Amino acid sequence: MESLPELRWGIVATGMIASWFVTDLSLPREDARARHIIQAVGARSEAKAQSFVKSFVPELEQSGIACYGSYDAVYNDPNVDIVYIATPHAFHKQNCIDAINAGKHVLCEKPFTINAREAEEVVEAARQKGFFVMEGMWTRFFPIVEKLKQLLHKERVIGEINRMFADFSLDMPLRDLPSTSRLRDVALGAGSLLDIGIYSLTWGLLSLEPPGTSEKPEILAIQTLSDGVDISSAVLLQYHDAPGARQGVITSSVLHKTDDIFARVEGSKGTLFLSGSGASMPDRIKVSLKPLNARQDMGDKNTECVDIPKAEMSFAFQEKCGGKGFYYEADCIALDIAAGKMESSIMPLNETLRVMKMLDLIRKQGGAKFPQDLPYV
Ligand SMILES: NC(=O)C1=CN([C@@H]2O[C@H](COP(=O)(O)OP(=O)(O)OC[C@H]3O[C@@H](n4cnc5c(N)ncnc54)[C@H](OP(=O)(O)O)[C@@H]3O)[C@@H](O)[C@H]2O)C=CC1
Ligand SMILES: O=C1OC[C@@H](O)[C@H](O)[C@H]1O
Repeated sequence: MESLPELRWGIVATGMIASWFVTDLSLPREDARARHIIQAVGARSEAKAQSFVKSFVPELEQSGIACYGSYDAVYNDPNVDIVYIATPHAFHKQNCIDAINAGKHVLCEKPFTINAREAEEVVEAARQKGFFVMEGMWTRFFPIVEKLKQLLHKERVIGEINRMFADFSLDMPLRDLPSTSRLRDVALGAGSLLDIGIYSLTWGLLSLEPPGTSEKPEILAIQTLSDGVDISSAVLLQYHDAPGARQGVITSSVLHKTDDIFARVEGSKGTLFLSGSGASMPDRIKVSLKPLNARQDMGDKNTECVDIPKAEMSFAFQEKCGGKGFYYEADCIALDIAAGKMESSIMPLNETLRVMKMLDLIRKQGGAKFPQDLPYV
């Protein structure tokens, strides 16, 4: 029997997402494509690292898992292969560079950095030192994304794509959070766009850009700012050169929760709907086809609806093992590293840079600024 590739993870920071990540990686999975070991956890205090282990991976307490009171100790642990960075966005650049300089591969949470300039620094360090580095845009690794691309771009089930709408909004209780929260403090990267709008944008790119094309969207954006934080962002994407001159309407807000259906893609033959508990965790595709010869402008509702079976998107399995789906990206990374790759083909560094540049442009038009952007250009 072929043995699975193995990765020993060092976890940097013990906030919410780190808890989701280690929980997912520790789940028993019948069809796992890699073996993940949580080797070390680093927090700003050792007590915090220990309490994180106790709460989220208690089964590892007796296994010799290392609990450190600093992030540096994780980077320098010789038993760690890859560092998972789960600090607020503002620290991603330095955490990545420190981990790379200590000789580690890196998975860094989204957004990769605060702006494209910072992202370029990290990419340069990664390429110079020759380590695997990836932005944790985990949603792109859900099997449903492959299914989406197949339906839209290979089978062209809805015909020529004309428009798409995507929203990721969460009703965040900002007033109840301390001003030091990453969701409120601009110096930590607060704002809807980098936190959740990045997913809406991702769905726009995935559904409006057939793989292999090099059409680039024009971007028009507006943002609503409160104390410098973009509480809502709205972005128009226009692909002038694409057949059908595709358009995307990409939104995010911290004021309202998006409905179950977070995206819809409209084409000449019908509409495709994406849904899930949020745009980061898609779990359903539904296609509604226009019947031939129907007069929809006359209220003809006789459309054919196709629910894509969950089994075709590996969700049958996910339903069985539970978890949120971080193992999809983690398995891919383990396979890439075992194959000697320095980048993911699903979330390559050039795509991270392209997205970061788009986010910069959106903020330039919309007005959201971070101290890290200085000097403003
Ligand atoms: N992929 C996904 O679905 C999600 C991704 N994220 C991303 O993960 C990152 C972290 O988000 P989240 O876990 O929600 O954030 P939390 O605020 O819950 O946790 C952040 C952690 O970073 C560490 N930290 C270090 N310095 C600071 C500081 N000055 N202020 C606050 N925390 C600090 C702390 O850990 P310690 O004290 O242990 O050092 C803290 O627990 C963000 O970049 C976010 O975009 C977030 C949620 C979902
Ligand atoms: O990435 C994310 O997705 C889920 C949200 O709860 C979170 O704020 C965000 O960082």
